[in-house]
Formats: sequence, structure tokens, C-alpha cells
Amino acid sequence: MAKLQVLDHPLIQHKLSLIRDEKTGSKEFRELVEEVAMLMAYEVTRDFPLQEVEVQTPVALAKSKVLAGRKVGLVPILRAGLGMVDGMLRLIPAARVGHVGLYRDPETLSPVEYYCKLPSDIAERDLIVIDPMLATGGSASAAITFLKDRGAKNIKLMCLIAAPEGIQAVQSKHDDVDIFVAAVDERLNDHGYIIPGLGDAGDRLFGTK
Ligand SMILES: O=P(O)(O)OC[C@H]1O[C@H](OP(=O)(O)OP(=O)(O)O)[C@H](O)[C@@H]1O
Ligand SMILES: O=c1cc[nH]c(=O)[nH]1
Ligand SMILES: [Mg+2]
Repeated sequence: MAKLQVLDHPLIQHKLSLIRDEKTGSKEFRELVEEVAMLMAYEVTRDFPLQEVEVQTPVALAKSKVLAGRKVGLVPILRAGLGMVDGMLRLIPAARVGHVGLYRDPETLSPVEYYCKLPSDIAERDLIVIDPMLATGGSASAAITFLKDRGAKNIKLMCLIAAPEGIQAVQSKHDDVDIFVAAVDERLNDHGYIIPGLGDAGDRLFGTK
């Protein structure tokens, strides 16, 4: 079974409280989502392999370490996943970005695909699927299936807030995918919204309603 990791770093938790607050407007919401994504990227990349190098400092030769050149791909689920991309690219600037466009049908809550553009070499990349919200898990599961169908093997999922139902759905379909979240909330309401959650992440990021 893949692991579920709740990233409980105080800075992440503090910023998440501001993100949840209904009084937080779009500008601040966007900045906070970007910052939390950057902090989460630090933990999600913890298992990236290193290799030894020698570096000439001004005073001596140092044995030091650099990343062992793994190729990374970030896959935001449109729209709301876009809000997390820049924060992650600050820490992993060489990552390529693939986009999967999905929206949730408000009646059936099933994901509907409308866009896909991926790096041609996704099979060789460590992929991190990103979306602020993991509600029923339908969108994340569909995106992961989509990537696997195109040869992806090494996939992680990173979300700000998850419902227990969404975690269960992804784990039962994709038991090879580690899930990283900042919080696991109580439940879903009758419209598939996370309670207490933060509302509609896409609408709050982009000022739509
Ligand atoms: O786990 P699920 O039940 O599938 O719900 C989660 C999905 O819902 C939201 O997207 P939405 O459909 O609102 O699209 P948007 O990002 O364009 O607003 C969210 O960003 C996830 O992609
Ligand atoms: O609570 C939720 C559930 C799905 N999508 C959101 O943006 N928020
Ligand atoms: Mg939305």
C-alpha cells in the first residue's frame, strides 16, 4: 500500500488556516496557495536521490552532494492545480509541466476531460500530480489513470486538503501512488464539497463564481 503523508509543518498549517478563511480574497489566496505548494514540494521531494561531487571552495576541495539528475514532471489538474505550479517550480525549476484539464460534472460529480498536453517522455519522469482538492477522488484517479495509460510509472499525488472518501478512492485504484496532503478533513457534503474545506478552489483562485 502506498503511503499517505500529512504534512504538518507549522508554516504549512498556519498558511492553510489563512487559505481556508472565507475573508481571504483572491490575491492573497493565490499567494498563499503558491507558498504552501512550495513548502510541500520540499517534503514531496525528500526521497530524491543524491550523488557525490567534488566542489572547489575558495579554501579547499569539498565532498558535496547534488541531485542525481532524476527527471521530474509536474501535472496540475486544471484549473485549480495551476495555482500550485509556480510555487513548486521555484524549488524544482527544471521540472517539465504537463496539463490535464478535468472538471467535475456538478450533477454526477464524475470528472469530464477537456484538455491534455504532456511532455513526450513522461514514462521516464517522476510525476507529481497536483490539485488543491481531493474530494470524491474522481478527478485525481482519472488523471492518474490517464498518465498510466500513457506509460507513466512513478507517480505521486499532492493536494492541500483531502476528504477521507477521496483518499480511499485513490488508494483503492492506485495503490502504488503516494499521497501528500496538508490536511485530511471530516467528510463530503451532499454536493461533493469538502467539509470544512475551503470552498471551490478554482473559483477562489481565479475570482469566478
Ligand atoms: O475529487 P473530486 O470529487 O473529483 O473533486 C476535486 C476536483 O474538483 C475541483 O475541480 P473543479 O471540477 O471545480 O474544476 P476547476 O478546477 O476548473 O474549478 C478540484 O480542483 C479537483 O480537480
Ligand atoms: O470542496 C471542494 C470539492 C471539490 N472542489 C473544490 O474546489 N472544493
Ligand atoms: Mg472548481
